[in-house]
Amino acid sequence: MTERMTPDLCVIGAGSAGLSVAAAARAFGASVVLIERAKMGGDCLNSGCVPSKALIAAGYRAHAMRNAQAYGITPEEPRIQFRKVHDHVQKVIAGIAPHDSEARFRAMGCTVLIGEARFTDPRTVMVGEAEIRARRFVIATGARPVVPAIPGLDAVPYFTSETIFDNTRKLTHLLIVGGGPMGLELAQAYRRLGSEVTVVEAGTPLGRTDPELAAVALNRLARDGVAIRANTAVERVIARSMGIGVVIRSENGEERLDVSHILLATGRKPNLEGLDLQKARIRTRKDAPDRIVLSAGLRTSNRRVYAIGDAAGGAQFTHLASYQAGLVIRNALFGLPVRQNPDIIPVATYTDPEIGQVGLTEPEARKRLGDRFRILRASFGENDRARTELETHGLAKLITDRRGRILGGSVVGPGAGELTAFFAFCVANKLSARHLMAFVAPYPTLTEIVKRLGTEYYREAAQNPLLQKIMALVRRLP
Ligand SMILES: Cc1cc2nc3c(=O)[nH]c(=O)nc-3n(C[C@H](O)[C@H](O)[C@H](O)COP(=O)(O)OP(=O)(O)OC[C@H]3O[C@@H](n4cnc5c(N)ncnc54)[C@H](O)[C@@H]3O)c2cc1C
Ligand SMILES: NC(=O)c1ccc[n+]([C@@H]2O[C@H](COP(=O)([O-])OP(=O)(O)OC[C@H]3O[C@@H](n4cnc5c(N)ncnc54)[C@H](O)[C@@H]3O)[C@@H](O)[C@H]2O)c1
Repeated sequence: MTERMTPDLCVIGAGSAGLSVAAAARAFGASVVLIERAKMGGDCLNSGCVPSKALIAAGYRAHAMRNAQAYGITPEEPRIQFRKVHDHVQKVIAGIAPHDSEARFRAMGCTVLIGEARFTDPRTVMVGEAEIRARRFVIATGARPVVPAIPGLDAVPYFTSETIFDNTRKLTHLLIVGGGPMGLELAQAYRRLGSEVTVVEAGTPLGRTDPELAAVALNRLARDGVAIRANTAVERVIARSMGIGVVIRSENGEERLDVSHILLATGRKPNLEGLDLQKARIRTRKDAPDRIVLSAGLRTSNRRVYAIGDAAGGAQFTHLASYQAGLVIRNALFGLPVRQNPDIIPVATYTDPEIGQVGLTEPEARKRLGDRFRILRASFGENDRARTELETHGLAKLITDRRGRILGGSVVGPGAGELTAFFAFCVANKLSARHLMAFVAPYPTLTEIVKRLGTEYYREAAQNPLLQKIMALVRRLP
C-alpha cells in the first residue's frame, strides 16, 4: 500500500551534501525525509576522502621509516602487510560511520528511507511504495567514476575509487589513468606502500593547480619513484594470462607497458540517471546532458528543487557540498536570497607535500586583473619549524589588490591544507595584508609563513616616500 508523506524537505542522497542539509534542517525543526539507495555517508566516507587520507597516512609512515637517516635514526625498509593496511583504512571508516548512520539521523527526527528515489511529477518523489510530496526537494545524489572509452579496457579487471579501498594485496605495478588529485594522491600512497606506480595523464598533471606549486609536489612524487607520463594517451589495453599490456602514445610515439593492475582516476560524473528529471520538469544542459541547469542559488528549473554537492556538476569537494547545503537551508527554510561564491572555496590536494589554494591563483590573477595585483611570496626554507622538520621544500603566495586586500592564497609544503584554511578565512572575511601583521603566531609554527607574507607587504610599503618623510620627522623629535 502506498505510504504518503508531506515533509518540509525531501533530500535525495545521504552523502556529505544530503546529510549536511538534513542535519541542519532538523536543527531548525523542519520535517525531513532522507533517502539513500546504498551506503549512508556516500562517497566521502566510504570511497573518497576518508579512505584515501587513511591510506596516505599509512604510506607516510612507511616513507618516514625509509627516510629516517637524516634525523639520526637508522632507516629501515618497512614490511608492508597490505591486508592490515586495508584493515586500518576500513577501521577509520567504521569509526566515523556512526556519525553518518541511519540510527543517528533517525534519532535526530529524520525519516530515513532506504531505496532508489525518482520523480513522478514536479512535486512528487517515489521510493518503493512511499510517495513523498515535499515543500522542497534537494538532489544530493553525488557522482560516479568516469570510465574512458579505451579499447580493450572492458576485457580486463580495473579499479575505480569505488573498489580500490577494498584491495587487500600489494599491487606489483599499478597503472593509474589520470593525474588529477585522486590519481596523484593514490599514486604516492601506493608507491610508498611498495608498488611500482605509473601515472598516465592525457593533459597536464594537477592541471588546475598553479604550475609553480604543482612542480614542487610533482618533483617529490618523482623522487619517491612515481613515474608520471604527461600529455600521454592510453591507446589500448591488452588482456594477458599474466598481467595487462598497455599501449600509450605521446609526442615521442608509441610505447608498451606491462602492468599488474589498473586504477581509473579520470574524473567523476553526476548521478542523475534514474531520477526521471524530465517528469519533474528539471532541465539539463544541452551541451552537457549530465549537468542540471542551475541558478547561482542552486535552484533547478523547477523552483521546488535544488541540486547540491557532486550532483550539482561543479567542483567536487566535501566542504563545497556542506557550504552549498548551508545556502539551500537559508533559502528553502527562511526565504533568504543566496548566491554561491566560488572565490571562498578552498582546494587542498593531499600529496606530500600538500598543495592548497583559495581565491585567485597567480595565473588566474594575471588573466583577470592584468597587472593590477601584487604577489607576496615566502619560502618554507625561511621557516624555522619547517627547518626543524627538514621539510623546507615549498612556498606560499598571496595575491592582493593594490591596496592590500587579500584575493587569494596558495601554498605547497608541509601543512599546506591547514594553512589554506587560514587563507580561506582571510579571503572570506575580505581581510587585507595589514591584518596579517595584527596577530601573533606562536613560535615555531608553520603558520609563521603567513607573518612572513605580511612582512613582505610592508617591506615594499616601507619604501613609500611619505613613510620615509614621516620617519625623518620623527627622528628630529627629542
Ligand atoms: C578518492 C577520492 C578522494 C577524495 N578526497 C577528497 C578530499 O580529500 N576532500 C574533499 O573535499 N573531497 C574529496 N573527494 C570528493 C568528495 O568525496 C565528494 O565531493 C563528496 O563526497 C560529494 O558528496 P555528495 O554528498 O555530493 O555525494 P556522495 O557522497 O556521492 O553522496 C551521494 C549519495 O546519493 C546516493 N544516491 C544516488 N542516487 C540516488 C537515488 N536515486 N536515490 C537515493 N540515493 C541516491 C548515493 O548512493 C550516495 O550515497 C574525494 C573523492 C574521491 C573519489
Ligand atoms: N584532495 C581532494 O580534495 C580530492 C582528492 C581526490 C579527488 N577529489 C575530487 O574527486 C573528483 C575525482 O578526482 P579525479 O582526480 O579523478 O578527477 P579530475 O577531474 O580532477 O582529474 C582527472 C584527470 O584525468 C585526466 N584524464 C581524463 N581522461 C583521461 C584519459 N583517458 N587518459 C589519461 N588521463 C585522463 C584528466 O586530464 C584529469 O587530469 C574530482 O572532482 C576531485 O576534485 C578531491
